[in-house]
Amino acid sequence: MTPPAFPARTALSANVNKVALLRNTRHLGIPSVTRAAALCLQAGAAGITVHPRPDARHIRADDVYEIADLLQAWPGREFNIEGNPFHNLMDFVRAVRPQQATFVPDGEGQFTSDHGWNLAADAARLAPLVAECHALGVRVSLFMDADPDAMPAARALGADRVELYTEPYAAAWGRPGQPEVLARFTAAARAAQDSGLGVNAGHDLNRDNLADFLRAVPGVLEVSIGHALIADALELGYEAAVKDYLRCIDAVHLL
Ligand SMILES: CC(=O)[C@@H](O)[C@H](O)COP(=O)(O)O
Ligand SMILES: NCC(=O)COP(=O)(O)O
Repeated sequence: MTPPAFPARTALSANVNKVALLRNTRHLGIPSVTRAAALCLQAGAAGITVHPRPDARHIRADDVYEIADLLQAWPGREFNIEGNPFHNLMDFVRAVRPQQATFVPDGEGQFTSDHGWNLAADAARLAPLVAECHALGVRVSLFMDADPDAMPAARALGADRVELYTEPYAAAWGRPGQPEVLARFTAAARAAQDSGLGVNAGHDLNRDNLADFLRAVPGVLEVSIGHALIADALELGYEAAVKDYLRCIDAVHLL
């Protein structure tokens, strides 16, 4: 299995969950989730990520379908739908066939995503769902902790990529333990690539910590960023915020 080519530039996928969270606090339809996605794409985002949780606390089914329609006008940009394939994710995959489905082992009422898959427990149940995504032409990424030893099993069940859960890195950033934590992510990424997996990354990445991560972790194909990016957009606007993140990525790749 030839490992995926290292990217000319890490793709930025803008996660618009938090626009939906604000929209849902009134029955006025504003701020528009689809307009946020369009403005992020216009600013240069390589794609859009949503996580339609079963309780619809933020992204709702209509948002998924509207963003899928929006992306028809943006050839080459990707739709990444995240969720638990044992809950509601597969319904969306079947309905809109996104470029990528990210399998996340969240519970239905979970506060936020806070761990990767336990493949010893779940690989047998995940494999047929990965195969179904492939039959629909959808790439599969597994949300994983930075554990090098887990990467062969991720590949063995058919995943195309892993998304490294980066909150532990974000929590360590700027603190004495940062190098040791980053080393674990570097090892996990290399183990994934050696297994033939592409590497994505996400959760709590921001303008401060992104470049250090990309410098230390080789060949990251995609970062999906939402909470901090939307917080920045509240201050700067979507265009300036997205372009700031693209500058962080380019600062690494254009060295
Ligand atoms: C899987 C992950 O880390 C995030 O993409 C997730 O979408 C965060 O969910 P909330 O936006 O609901 O915190
Ligand atoms: N997969 C990570 C994602 O889409 C957004 O995570 P966050 O930036 O909101 O923490």
